Amino acid sequence: MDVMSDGVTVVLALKALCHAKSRLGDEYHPDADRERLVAAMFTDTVAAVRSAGHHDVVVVSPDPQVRDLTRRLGARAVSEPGGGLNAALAHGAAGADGTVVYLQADLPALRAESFAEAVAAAGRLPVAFVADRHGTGTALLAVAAGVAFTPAFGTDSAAAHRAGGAVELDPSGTRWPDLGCDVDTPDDLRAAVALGVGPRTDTAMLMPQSDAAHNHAE
Ligand SMILES: Nc1nc2c(ncn2[C@@H]2O[C@H](COP(=O)(O)OP(=O)(O)OP(=O)(O)O)[C@@H](O)[C@H]2O)c(=O)[nH]1
Ligand SMILES: C=C(OP(=O)(O)O)C(=O)O
Repeated sequence: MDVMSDGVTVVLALKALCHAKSRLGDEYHPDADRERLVAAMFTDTVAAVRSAGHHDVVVVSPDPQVRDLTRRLGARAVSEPGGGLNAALAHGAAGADGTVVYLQADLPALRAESFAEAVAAAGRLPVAFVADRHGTGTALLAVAAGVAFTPAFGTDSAAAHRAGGAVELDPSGTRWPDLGCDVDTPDDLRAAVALGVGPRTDTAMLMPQSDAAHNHAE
């Protein structure tokens, strides 16, 4: 495998944009605006990961638009295997021969420094995770080379990862609040904005596509 080798493969999964982040739909509509925001949050997330160092980044998605964007961001795009989120993540990690870092794709406030520090802290452990800001979900899960551990992302994944023996990093959520701020709901988005979102998310929020199209037509 052509790994830009620091021994770490970062794996993200993103649904088809038209289905992603439906819980933002109440405040982000029409659909084009929500899709643009999801793509922007994903772009800021991958950009932070890329800025953190020479990581091998893999994105699994059924959406050709997402896979094109992934390649433009300098990451590897992999088609959807079917079977849901954890199957997609396992597919993305297949063939990795170093540490695998599973990361949420909706971390618009993520800073490269936080990501780098979390990966370094995880590097001393077989399996480690960072919970989301609610303490119930998982923002990042790192599995060291040669360790068998099946990711259990989804409802109450923090408890599942803990029960599987993963060590929780930053349990108070104070060291890397940006890393823990995944966006599912409008409240999460407000929390991310308060921390400071990346430039693409900022632009997507400031200038919804519907407004852009409207202004263009005038
Ligand atoms: N490739 C892939 N990604 C998935 C799948 N299910 C969830 N994801 C991604 O995993 C991450 C976590 O999922 P959720 O936070 O529940 O996101 P979501 O399903 O878009 O949000 P809601 O529609 O509001 O439930 C998001 O980046 C999703 O796009 C899947 O079956 N395949
Ligand atoms: C899939 C997860 O994320 P979310 O809370 O964004 O659904 C998770 O935390 O395991």
